[in-house]
Amino acid sequence: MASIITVSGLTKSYASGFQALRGVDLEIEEGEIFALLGPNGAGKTTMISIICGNVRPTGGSVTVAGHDIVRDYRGSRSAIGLVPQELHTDAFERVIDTVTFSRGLFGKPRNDAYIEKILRDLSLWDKRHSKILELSGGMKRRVMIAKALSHEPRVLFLDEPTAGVDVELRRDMWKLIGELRQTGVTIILTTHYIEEAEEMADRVGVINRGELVLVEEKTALMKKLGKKTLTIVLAEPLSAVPPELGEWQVALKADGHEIEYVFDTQAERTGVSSLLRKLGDLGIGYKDLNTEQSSLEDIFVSLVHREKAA
Ligand SMILES: Nc1ncnc2c1ncn2[C@@H]1O[C@H](COP(=O)(O)OP(=O)(O)OP(=O)(O)O)[C@@H](O)[C@H]1O
Repeated sequence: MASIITVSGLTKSYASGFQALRGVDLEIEEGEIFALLGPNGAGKTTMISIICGNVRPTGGSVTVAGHDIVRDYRGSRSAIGLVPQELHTDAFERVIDTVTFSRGLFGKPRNDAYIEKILRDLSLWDKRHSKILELSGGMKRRVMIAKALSHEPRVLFLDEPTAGVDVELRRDMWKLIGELRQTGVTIILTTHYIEEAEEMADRVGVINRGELVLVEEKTALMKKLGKKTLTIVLAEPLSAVPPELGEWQVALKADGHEIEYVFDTQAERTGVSSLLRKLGDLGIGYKDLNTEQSSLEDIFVSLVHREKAA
């Protein structure tokens, strides 16, 4: 697939001398959902702000839809819709007016049919004449997305799209973002909720202390770095782990009814078959076996930890 954003050797030092980005290279493919993860202060907002032209880079280059963000700011900016974390819009304005006005800011000719389409897509059409202050928090977020889409951008940035919203609304947003992707728009989101990246992203980038420490397809990442947990449901409960199972470091769970064994899926020998053989030798019967893949969250935590240790 073709790249829509190319980031090369991007660096940023703030006036304080703090180096927020240390040579980031990244290609974003057209049509994908890319999740940028990182602990607080990692440089996510700095990177997005540079790509959107709100912060000047110190070094390196970025192009958006073929436009250099510094030399051709207008060209690159018009390809981008940005949904900031804070909801700032005039509370007394009506939904349809604020969205129509946003389009005008980009110098795009009026297009009522298009505005109607995005308002309908975002389930805002019935609320088009409501004042922003009359809307629920979830609806306000939708208005911010409608504003960001008003000038028909090819890339949509969502900065922490579900920060501080309840679980139901978060699921709604995920569904909505999934639907937006069907329209062909490329989506880049930053998030603290790893579950969000796990649920939606095609690819994941992890940024830590100004460096992009990993970019990978989500499914490949989970396979590659993931651990699996094998749960063995015992025929009879055990009161303690038999010493003969010491080398597998298993844990007893569910009041002694289950043995849990964590293994590395990439290891040459996972230890699963030898463990099962050993159970047979010891006369420990089992009724069921199941395995569970570790979550992206486990992977992320161990990755950032490893970086810290290094
Ligand atoms: N204007 C500024 N002047 C000096 N330092 C800054 C400035 N803006 C950001 N920083 C620093 O740069 C680092 C990266 O900040 P940034 O906001 O990009 O992180 P982030 O990954 O978005 O974090 P968060 O998840 O907390 O939003 C932080 O250490 C921050 O304190």
